[in-house]
Amino acid sequence: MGKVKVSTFAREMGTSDEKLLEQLRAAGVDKHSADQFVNDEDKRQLLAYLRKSHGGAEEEEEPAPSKITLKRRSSRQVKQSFSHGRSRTVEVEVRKKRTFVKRRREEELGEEEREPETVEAEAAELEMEGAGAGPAGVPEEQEAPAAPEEAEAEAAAEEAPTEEEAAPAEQGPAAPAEEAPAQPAEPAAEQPAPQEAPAPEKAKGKKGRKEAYEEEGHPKEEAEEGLESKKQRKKREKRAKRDSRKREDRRGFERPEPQVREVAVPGTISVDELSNRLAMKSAELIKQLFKMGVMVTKNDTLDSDTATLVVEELGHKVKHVSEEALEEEALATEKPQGEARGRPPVVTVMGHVDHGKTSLLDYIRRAKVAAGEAGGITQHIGAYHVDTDSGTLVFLDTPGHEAFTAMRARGAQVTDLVILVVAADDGIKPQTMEAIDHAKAAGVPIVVAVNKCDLPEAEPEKVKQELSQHDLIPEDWGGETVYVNVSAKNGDNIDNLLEMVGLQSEMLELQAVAEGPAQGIVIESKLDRGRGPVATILVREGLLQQGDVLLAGPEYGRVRALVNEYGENVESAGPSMPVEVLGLSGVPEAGDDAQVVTEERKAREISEMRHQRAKEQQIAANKRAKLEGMFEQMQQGEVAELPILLKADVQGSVEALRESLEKLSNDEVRVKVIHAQVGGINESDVNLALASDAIIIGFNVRAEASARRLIEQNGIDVRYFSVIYEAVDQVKAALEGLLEPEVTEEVTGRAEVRDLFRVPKMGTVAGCQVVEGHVTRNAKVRVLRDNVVIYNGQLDSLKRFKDDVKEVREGYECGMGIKDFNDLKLGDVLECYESRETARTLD
Ligand SMILES: Nc1nc2c(ncn2[C@@H]2O[C@H](COP(=O)(O)OP(=O)(O)OP(=O)(O)O)[C@@H](O)[C@H]2O)c(=O)[nH]1
Repeated sequence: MGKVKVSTFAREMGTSDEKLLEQLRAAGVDKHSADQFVNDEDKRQLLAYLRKSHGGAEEEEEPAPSKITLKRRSSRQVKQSFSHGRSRTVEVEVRKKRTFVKRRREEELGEEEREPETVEAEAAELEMEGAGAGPAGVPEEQEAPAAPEEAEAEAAAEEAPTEEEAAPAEQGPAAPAEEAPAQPAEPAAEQPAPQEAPAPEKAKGKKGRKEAYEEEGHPKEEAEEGLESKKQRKKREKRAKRDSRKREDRRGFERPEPQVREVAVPGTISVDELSNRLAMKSAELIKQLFKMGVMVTKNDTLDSDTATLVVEELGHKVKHVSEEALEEEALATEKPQGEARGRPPVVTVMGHVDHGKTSLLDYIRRAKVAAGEAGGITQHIGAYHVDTDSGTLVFLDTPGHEAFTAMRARGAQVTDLVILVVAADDGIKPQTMEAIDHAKAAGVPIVVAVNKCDLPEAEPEKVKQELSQHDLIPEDWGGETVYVNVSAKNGDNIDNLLEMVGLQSEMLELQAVAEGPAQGIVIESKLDRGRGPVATILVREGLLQQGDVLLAGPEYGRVRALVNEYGENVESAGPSMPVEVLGLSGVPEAGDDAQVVTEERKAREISEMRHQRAKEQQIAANKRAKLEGMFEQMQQGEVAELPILLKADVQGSVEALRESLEKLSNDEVRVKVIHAQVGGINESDVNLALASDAIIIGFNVRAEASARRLIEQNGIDVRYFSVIYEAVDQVKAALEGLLEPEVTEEVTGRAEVRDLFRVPKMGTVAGCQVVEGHVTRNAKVRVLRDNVVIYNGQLDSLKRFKDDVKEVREGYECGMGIKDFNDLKLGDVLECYESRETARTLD
């Protein structure tokens, strides 16, 4: 279709007019002047000639089978927008061109891949021809003279506005398309697009091309349509593909499968932790909670009910677990493994006050010093072991059943055997009975040491008799209980006692695995000024070694040193051995479990979890106490409560005070001792009092310096006493302040309504006669109609004739108005009364 001048065509091909004319002539196109025009047919002829002259171009004899691809042309329109703001709609006809170019050569290849090669190949042919026939220095830009698509593509790629402007419009093809020579890649008849656009377009850019196209007589729109470059098309197609992929992706994202998680919810959980478990942002969770009316922050703790509600609200499932279970799971792998072997028994000495428990323990200890243990027992670590003829025994150094019970209350039973000390001169006493009950409850066998047998008044047989009434039947009486008559004072028969204990424990067949990560129980702990936190651990199983990571209650740490009861550093401690552990992060409590953990990270995590739990439990307990109080108050009808935090010098005082104070409670006021303990008032006491609105009572104790500051800062009510009844009296006074004052009522007079007046601005005024007592201006008044109270209120006005008066006595007439009440009737009785409040006492 393109008709161009020879000179223009020569320029496009990068050759001289003469050379082109020569080639045209050689190809059989009769052209003699550079001003003559060449049409498509001429071009095709030239190309065929050139191919032939370069050999092997037979298959190119025929122009590209463009017709096949043209069919697709008309179908699509694409709106294209440019970065500079313009947009236009173009038809995707170019696609057909591409298809047709490829057809011939690379049928087995994919269309899109083939096309550039095809074009390049064709372009190369022309170039070769140009180079071969023309001057040696053909410029490089000429390499695509007859490859319009490539030229266009490049032009599009270089479509910078400056370039566009720089490209002179007159460089466009001047010749009409119909007479243009054959284009190897273009179907002359059916290709409206400017595929035959000559080489200069490359530099000219789209604008130039467009003008050129219009010059050729195409309507503007068509020109524009045809201007879409191959590269643009490619880009657009790519973009379309990408967009459709995106759309698919987005579709996938927009409609995710609703994922239902099973969320482990322990007793309490922090908002942050719950959001982690829900795999959502904490802000989102807080928002959800907010919607449910729960105002929390990230670090707040939710109870299990709230957590369950929110998890279910979010469409997930709740799995109630205790954190202990999670911990257990984490520690499940930390069990000592191996063959269980015999282990020494752990013995506790119990008995009534002054029956000789301490003396017995001391004697045994002394006996061991005498036996020549290196250095002797230099320190009290809560337990010690002794070697006897019948094996090693481990004694817990805290006599009495309190420690035993306290340990048991914490779920730690370390005692294997109990020595019950009974003074032969005193027999069974209340604490003897308690000791028996505790030992029985724990299922621990008892060996009875009948003590003080050195005393002349000793009656060991009587002790046997008394004890046998409590199921401790002596062996020589056919029972199973071993009795040994001893004297802790002079050591009589102590060896025999130890031997018996040894034999008895043999029968228990106590066993433990002595290798692997140790497990034990904290039996004592303290914060040592020089050594930091120190805990005595009684190893139950495994081997505790220096350098182990030990988790003890909420504390953990790498074991820096192990010290035995002789003050010696030891490398390790096996089953039933007590040993002091240095290196923990804090002081655990007696009765806490101790456990060697292989990974420090795990120990730290569990430690953090336990600390957090302890904190949460404390907070929850405080809150619960308050809530319960409120609930009870509601139930019991306005019960006032006085929370008290009690600290005293000795346990006896604690108990006595607690009891006396709690006894002050009655139906209306209640003393609630929220915490009672032996010791000075410390910061945590003050914090607890603060949280619970409690007053602090210090009995023979004072507040620590840091606690004093906190007390001052928060204005907490702290009272110090040294006499119990004074404390009780003061609390009683405080409670009396809390008692609702007693309200007594006195009827001062009655008046009968004899007449009624309507007074503007005042409402109804009753003309009355005082029939009983007197009425006063400020009196409270009840309206009685047929002896039924129909209104209870206040007098508004009291007049005699037209004057306001303060009081009207019996027999006199008066005018009475009642505040906010006008519905008076003749015959109503107005009962005036006064009410008095009297402070009440607890007596
Ligand atoms: N004669 C004699 N006196 C003894 C014997 N054992 C202990 N005592 C005395 O009994 C008194 C109380 O002995 P402790 O060992 O303190 O008794 P305890 O059971 O530990 O007492 P608490 O620690 O108060 O529970 C002391 O004065 C001892 O000297 C003994 O075998 N013979």
